[in-house]
Amino acid sequence: MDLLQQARTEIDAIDAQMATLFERRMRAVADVARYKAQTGKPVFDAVREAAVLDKNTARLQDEALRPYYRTFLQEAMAVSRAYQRAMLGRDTAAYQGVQGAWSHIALRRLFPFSRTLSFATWGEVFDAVQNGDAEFGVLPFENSNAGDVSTVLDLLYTHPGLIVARMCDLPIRQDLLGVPGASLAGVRTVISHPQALAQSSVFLQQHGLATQAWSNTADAARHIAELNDPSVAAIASAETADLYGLKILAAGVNADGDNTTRFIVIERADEAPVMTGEGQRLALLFTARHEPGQLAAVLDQIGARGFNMECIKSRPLPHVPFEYYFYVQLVCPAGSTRADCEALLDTLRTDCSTLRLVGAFTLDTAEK
Ligand SMILES: O=C(O)C(=O)C[C@]1(C(=O)O)C=C[C@@H](O)C=C1
Repeated sequence: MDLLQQARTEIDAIDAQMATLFERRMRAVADVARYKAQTGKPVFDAVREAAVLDKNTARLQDEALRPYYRTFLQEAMAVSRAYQRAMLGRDTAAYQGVQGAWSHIALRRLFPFSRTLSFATWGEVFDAVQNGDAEFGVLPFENSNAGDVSTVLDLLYTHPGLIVARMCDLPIRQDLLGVPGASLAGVRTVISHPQALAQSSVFLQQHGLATQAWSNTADAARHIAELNDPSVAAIASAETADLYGLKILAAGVNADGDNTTRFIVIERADEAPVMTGEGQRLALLFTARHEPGQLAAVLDQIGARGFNMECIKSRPLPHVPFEYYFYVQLVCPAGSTRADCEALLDTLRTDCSTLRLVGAFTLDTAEK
């Protein structure tokens, strides 16, 4: 038996044991879900997860394997949460747009097992989460090229009952899609959302292609599938090609290869976000008095306590002309604990007129 065969035999034996252990773990998880159904406790427990990760990674003798095992455990707990949510009927996730749109793609990667609800506007997604029709809402928050999605930030500000549960970055790759039998050489017209057309302008000019603006990329893909004309193509995601039976005529036609959209997951705030420190981001919304140095005092405190401010956004206060609110996102320093986070918030409360902790979460990537 060569080395590959030998190693695979060993892996097969381990996988067989892990399958048994997986079933055992999930039976215990089902008991937890039943307990949570009776008590109404939330499925996600940040403090317990941090403890599980720390306790178990410390058990590994090979230190180099610890970060990998950490990810492995995180995945195991994500699966456990999805299973519990399905058992409890608390697994509906809402998004704005149509199937195959980027919000839908982000949602499927974040919640591969959930039921989905689509809405025409971002506001309706917020309302669905607020009134309990959906457990989660997945919304675009910022794009690396186009900047903030200010409307979503304002909705966050005006929905104090909701918090950011997760944040994740999704790289955006636009493909040229055609009907079966089409080829790039035969395409004359390309339809898509104006932003996708603009991002792909170099490619479109190189190939001398005419363009037509469409309401969104996924619907452009649906439309060309219906038209079934090999001379008409769409620019949209590869996922949309699968959805409408199209083929990719050219991959990655958007010039800006680093185009990434940051999505937030919102949920109802049954409890305040749970801060655990190191490894987390804190998202704060605040207003400061119109006095010299007031904003600087807030920012000074953040820096002095070792929290790295990775972004600050300022927006007009709804219904108060020429007054502003701020959104800051902080990276908790290495070694920091819940107590450090609480001490920071206590200090900031004295400098801010209003302060709301809108999220304490980890930043994921939604890459496949
Ligand atoms: O211990 C719990 O409360 C669980 O729901 C179990 C579990 C796990 O799989 O270990 C899953 C979700 C929670 O966020 C924490 C831990």
